[in-house]
Amino acid sequence: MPSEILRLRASIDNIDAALVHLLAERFKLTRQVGELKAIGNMPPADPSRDAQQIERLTAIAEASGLDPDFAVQFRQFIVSEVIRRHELIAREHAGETMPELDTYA
Ligand SMILES: C=C(O[C@@H]1C=C(C(=O)O)C=C[C@H]1O)C(=O)O
Repeated sequence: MPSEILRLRASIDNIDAALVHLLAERFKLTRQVGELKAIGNMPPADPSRDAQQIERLTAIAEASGLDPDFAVQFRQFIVSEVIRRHELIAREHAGETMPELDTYA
């Protein structure tokens, strides 16, 4: 393998590691948001927040030379998983707070 490709791959590996670390931190934060939403009986998805983020990320992608459609799809991939997890948290929370059912309920 040419040394130039190996050199480039070393930086690509560093960036991939950073992306995984960033995603791990992001999911820690969104889990906390999910717990707060469950406690406050708020729905997992927030369409107005979604619209703000899409507008903001589109502008950032355009300014930085990334395909904005890709940026929006990438965000949607992540947020879909966040919402799936929020739904699980909400179900867990609802189960915890439900009254005990008797044998005949
Ligand atoms: C995390 C939240 O919940 C959902 C997930 C979002 C995200 O991962 O960025 C944004 C909005 C919501 O659809 C939130 O409302 O902040």
